[in-house]
Amino acid sequence: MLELDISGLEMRFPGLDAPVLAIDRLHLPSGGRLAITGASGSGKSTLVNAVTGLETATSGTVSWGGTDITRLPVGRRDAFRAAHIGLVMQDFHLFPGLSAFENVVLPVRLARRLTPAERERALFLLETTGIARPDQHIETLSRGEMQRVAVARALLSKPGVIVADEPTASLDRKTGEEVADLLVRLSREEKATLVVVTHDPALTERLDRRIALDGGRIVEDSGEKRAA
Ligand SMILES: Nc1ncnc2c1ncn2[C@@H]1O[C@H](COP(=O)(O)OP(=O)(O)OP(=O)(O)O)[C@@H](O)[C@H]1O
Repeated sequence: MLELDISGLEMRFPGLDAPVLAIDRLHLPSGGRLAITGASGSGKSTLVNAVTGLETATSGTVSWGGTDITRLPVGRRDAFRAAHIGLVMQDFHLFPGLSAFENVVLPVRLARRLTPAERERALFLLETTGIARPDQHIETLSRGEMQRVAVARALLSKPGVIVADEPTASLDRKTGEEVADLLVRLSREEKATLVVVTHDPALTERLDRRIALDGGRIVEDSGEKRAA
């Protein structure tokens, strides 16, 4: 589990006078579960890109467990993300032509040989996420099952943080609720801090805290509530 500390964060883009994101301070304790909400264009994806290090902050600090990722050169930031942050995206980012198991282990396989322990963990995670047939081709799975595979993949390297960007947006209500339950259950069981961008009230209400962005600033903050 890693705690998040953001301080004086600004993200600016060329040609725009105002910063797209301006966050004076945000602290999320390790194991916290945060929902980021806000209208389209309010800066949610930009915040996700900043906390995952996918984009470089213009100024300020984004610290995970004491490591300020804005200070890391791009290669080390990418390595930090691979080791510590599990990403789940709205449209899954799975690879057709591969099985569920092959999709879960693909990020590791692209870097190096899979260890026997990782193979075991991939199978365990697929079982935990309710995928009965690890060898089933990904394109034949339902959308809910695909998102479960993406959750299993995000957890393979035992990340201290799970960051999910609209993970239920392309799912029907029932399937979305199942994926929401899965994310909350697994973040607890795997002892990961959870950060989720979502418009989905069913997902927001399962998390400990909600912030709302407007014009790149935090305009609402529910504060911490005790984890259920
Ligand atoms: N690379 C960029 N260059 C210029 N402007 C950008 C860039 N990326 C984002 N923006 C602008 O920053 C603002 C915030 O965008 P962002 O994608 O973070 O919003 P969002 O809240 O995630 O929206 P949505 O819910 O529609 O995905 C928008 O006005 C967008 O046009």
